[in-house]
Amino acid sequence: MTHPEQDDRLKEECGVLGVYVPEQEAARIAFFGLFALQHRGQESAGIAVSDGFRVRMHRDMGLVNQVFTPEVLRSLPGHLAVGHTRYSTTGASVLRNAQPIYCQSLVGEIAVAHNGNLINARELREEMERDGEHFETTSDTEIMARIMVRHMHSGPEVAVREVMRRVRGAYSVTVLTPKVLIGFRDPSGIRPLTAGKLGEGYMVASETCAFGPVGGTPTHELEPGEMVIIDSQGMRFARGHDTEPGGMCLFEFIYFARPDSVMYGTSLYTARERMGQTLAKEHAVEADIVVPVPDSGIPAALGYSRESGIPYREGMMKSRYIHRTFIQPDQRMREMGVRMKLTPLEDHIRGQRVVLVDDSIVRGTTTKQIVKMLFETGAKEVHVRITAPPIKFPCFYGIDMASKGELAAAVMTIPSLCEYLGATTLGYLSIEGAVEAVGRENGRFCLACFNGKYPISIPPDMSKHAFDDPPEVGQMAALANGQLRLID
Ligand SMILES: O=P(O)(O)OC[C@H]1O[C@H](OP(=O)(O)OP(=O)(O)O)[C@H](O)[C@@H]1O
Ligand SMILES: NC(=O)CC[C@H](N)C(=O)O
Ligand code: SF4
Ligand SMILES: [Mg+2]
Repeated sequence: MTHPEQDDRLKEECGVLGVYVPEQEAARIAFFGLFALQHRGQESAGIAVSDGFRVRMHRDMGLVNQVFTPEVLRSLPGHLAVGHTRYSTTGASVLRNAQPIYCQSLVGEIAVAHNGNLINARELREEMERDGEHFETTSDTEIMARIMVRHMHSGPEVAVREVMRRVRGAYSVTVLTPKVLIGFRDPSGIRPLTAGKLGEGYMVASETCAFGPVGGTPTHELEPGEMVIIDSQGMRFARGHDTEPGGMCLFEFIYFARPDSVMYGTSLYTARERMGQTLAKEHAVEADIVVPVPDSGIPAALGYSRESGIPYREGMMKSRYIHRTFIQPDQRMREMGVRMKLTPLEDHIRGQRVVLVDDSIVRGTTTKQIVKMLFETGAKEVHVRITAPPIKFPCFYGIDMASKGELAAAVMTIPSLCEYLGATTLGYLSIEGAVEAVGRENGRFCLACFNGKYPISIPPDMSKHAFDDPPEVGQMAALANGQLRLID
């Protein structure tokens, strides 16, 4: 089996949602909402529901449409639901760690869906185990679930405040109790979360793109440290914790989130077009066509073309049906992987000086193969232009880069990386250019993987498999004293 650690691609994070729809079947609505969040995690999916009295749940490994059938949805009655799509960052990718995480105690039951990653999971869990708490998973999310369930008898506000007081890290969370739906965002506001209306009811989701398909309307992007409580009284917002340094993950704007989502009041499609425009200003070049790496490079390539006046042309077709999970990790298959996914359009490429626009270079494997493919197809020149500034540091806040010991831009200078890619020239958008394109003048962003300034400090022994025994790991990277080092 392919262990996710061995796959070198930049990984998504997780998608969370919650719906509260009096008189309606919440599971069915959550199911369609989760389709819109599938890009945020493809390892497992789950929905927990309540009919006002009892919490029921179904989750399994796989994509949303593999996990849920009409029969399964019928077995989940109730008007409240939370849902999750997972890409693991703490705890192996196995069924018991799939989300929502369910916890029961003498005072009640809850189901928790989490996007993000906790920094102090190890110390908290050790402390809680010393206090007699028993954990059933190896995921960091269960820590939040257990803190919450212990305090729910004092009301949801108190329970959320207690979580925010104790955990450190990135978390956008939706929680279901038999009668209440809760959403909250960490005090740094690293991961997105938006609340809104859904008919006579309400909805909370990682991204605004989940609202449209189920007829919802996003109305409020949660502030860092803010919570939303939804019950029979309606929807109310409350502060859970003072705002702390940090801000929204810049990578959400560049790549992770769907382009039809809105964050910080900005359409991500428009932000990505603007990134392409700025990239054209920062790294102009004489060329014949601007070609996107589909699909993620398309808006930026359009922006680059508009700004430079160089015509936009599709240069390769992407197979819609080859899912990345099927791509094997050994080098030969990885190289095949790009060919299996992308086929060049020879008529468009042959004899052309190409500006190739993509969102990011992680290890560089993908870009290297695309450049090679374009030259083999007859391109005269290939000028690579990338909208993510060079990624030099791993992410510990919910994006799986921590396992990469080979961030191309961390181990090579730009000229040597250009040579490694086999490109004619290579240009990256600057951090300032990317932030400016989002258009939030005094914007709060996490920029740690670009500049190494971690808004929430990272302990040296951070490990995805802190609680997996035996650890199901290969080589992992950690940041210790500002230095990237490998741990087994
Ligand atoms: O580690 P590297 O080899 O440098 O990979 C970087 C590429 O990986 C991602 O695309 P991916 O093919 O994973 O999926 P996408 O279709 O969502 O863009 C990203 O958009 C870059 O194109
Ligand atoms: N990518 C994420 O947001 C992961 C959430 C959580 N840390 C988990 O591993 O399940
Ligand atoms: S380190 Fe990078 S990927 Fe991780 S949250 Fe910060 S900006 Fe996003
Ligand atoms: Mg891509």
